[in-house]
Amino acid sequence: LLPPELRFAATTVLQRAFLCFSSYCYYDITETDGMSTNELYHSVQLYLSRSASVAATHLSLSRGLNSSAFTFGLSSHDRLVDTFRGATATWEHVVTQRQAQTFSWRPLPEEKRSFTLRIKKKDKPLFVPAYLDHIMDTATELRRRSQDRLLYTNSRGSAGGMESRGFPWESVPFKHPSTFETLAMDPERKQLIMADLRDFAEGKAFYEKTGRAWKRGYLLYGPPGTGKSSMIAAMANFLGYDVYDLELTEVSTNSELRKLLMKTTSKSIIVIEDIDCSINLTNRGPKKSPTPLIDPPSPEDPNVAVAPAAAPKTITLSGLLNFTDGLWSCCGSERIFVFTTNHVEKLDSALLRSGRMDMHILMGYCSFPALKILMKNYLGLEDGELDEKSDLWAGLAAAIDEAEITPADVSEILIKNRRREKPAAAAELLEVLKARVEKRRKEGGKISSGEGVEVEEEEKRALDSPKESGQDTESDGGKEVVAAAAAL
Ligand SMILES: Nc1ncnc2c1ncn2[C@@H]1O[C@H](COP(=O)(O)OP(=O)(O)OP(=O)(O)O)[C@@H](O)[C@H]1O
Ligand SMILES: [Mg+2]
Repeated sequence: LLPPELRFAATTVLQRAFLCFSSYCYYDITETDGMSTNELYHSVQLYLSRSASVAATHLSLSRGLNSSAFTFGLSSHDRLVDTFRGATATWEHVVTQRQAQTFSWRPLPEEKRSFTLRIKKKDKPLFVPAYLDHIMDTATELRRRSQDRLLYTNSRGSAGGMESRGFPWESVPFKHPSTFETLAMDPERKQLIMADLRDFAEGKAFYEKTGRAWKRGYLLYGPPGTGKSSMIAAMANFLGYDVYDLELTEVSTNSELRKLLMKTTSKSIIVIEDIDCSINLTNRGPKKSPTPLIDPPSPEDPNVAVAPAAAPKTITLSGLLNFTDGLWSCCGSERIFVFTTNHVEKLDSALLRSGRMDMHILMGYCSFPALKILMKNYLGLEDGELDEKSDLWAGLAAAIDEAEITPADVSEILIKNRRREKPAAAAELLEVLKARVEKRRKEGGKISSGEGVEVEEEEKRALDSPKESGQDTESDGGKEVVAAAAAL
């Protein structure tokens, strides 16, 4: 019955009175903040989409470009209840039609959208800003996880590219299918590595408390074809990190190395494969005598066109050490360094010390538990499917260790036989293993890898020595490795 202007005033007064006496307070988070986009609105949307899929009845669905995940959203006036540190927050999504625009520099959307957060007044100190920070962090994580991950590499002459394009890494989508489930190695060691990775990823507070840079180094060592590269892919898939595959031979100076490091992002794995082949690992004093990474071409050699202005390649061990555990290594955070090598005894102990390579992981020849995983992957052989009391089973268990065969070679045999009946395929594998054992015995202690590379028994034992202690080694300044090298 009231005229419109009085009605408006009366509503406002009533609303204010209601808010004064109410035990709740309300926050509006609008989609746009003046002319600019409100980042918080989108973060809330993403954050709520996590729980919206279970709690709400009316949902809107979307899928972003380059994304492999669907996102759920709340429809208009739908409500959702969330809890934070024991207190309750109620969210409502409010969509209203915008009044017809007369003139605007920038056309606005037809709908005005916002989220309203309702919390108890007494909970205010608990929620603001901790809850909002929590929402922002969770949304960033969800955004990262829903996007496809990337594999980066530094290309030849990246120094030039670095100056001109500003980014020294080239990327492709990272789609390696290796996971910890498919990786053939002893389950206990696998669990140990997974727990270590999980601890690292969840350890922000721990690293801050202890004053350490939030990074961790792993050294994967062992003969070719034992799953070092597969392990890196499994780590990346497990943590959802991007991978930077650093090709050291393409980097010519320490400062270029530093620039590459600066351009990596958080939540990434920086990989240097075959570290012993990439750099002169004995020279730590670059200032006195920088050792060229690659010998300069001889002017007498008629096959080589010598560029007169060719700069000396001066990436040094010292540069690499600083890269992994110097002041620069902590620009950005939550990064994992992984080094691989076939010859751990060649590595400098400074490179192996804790802080640079915190965990040394031996990727060894195929063990029986690893063989079971491979048979499951390639033949679909489930636990208990083959009679564990049969001669075939006992034969495989007995022959696999003595055969000293890499998982890559076992995979190859299984691939060839995968269309046969499972017991027939396993029997064929046993035949190959027996033949291999026989050959090894005849050759008197020489082992040969799948690629025909002969490795002396002594050297092999040195490579395997940490295994004899029964576990992977948390680095103790690389002592066990140095001891192995000394034994050689
Ligand atoms: N432990 C393993 N688990 C599952 N598959 C494996 C394993 N080891 C090797 N393979 C198979 O063998 C192939 C070669 O493995 P990978 O490239 O990981 O070996 P590597 O140790 O990195 O060898 P290199 O030292 O020559 O680089 C892979 O395609 C993978 O399918
Ligand atoms: Mg490899």
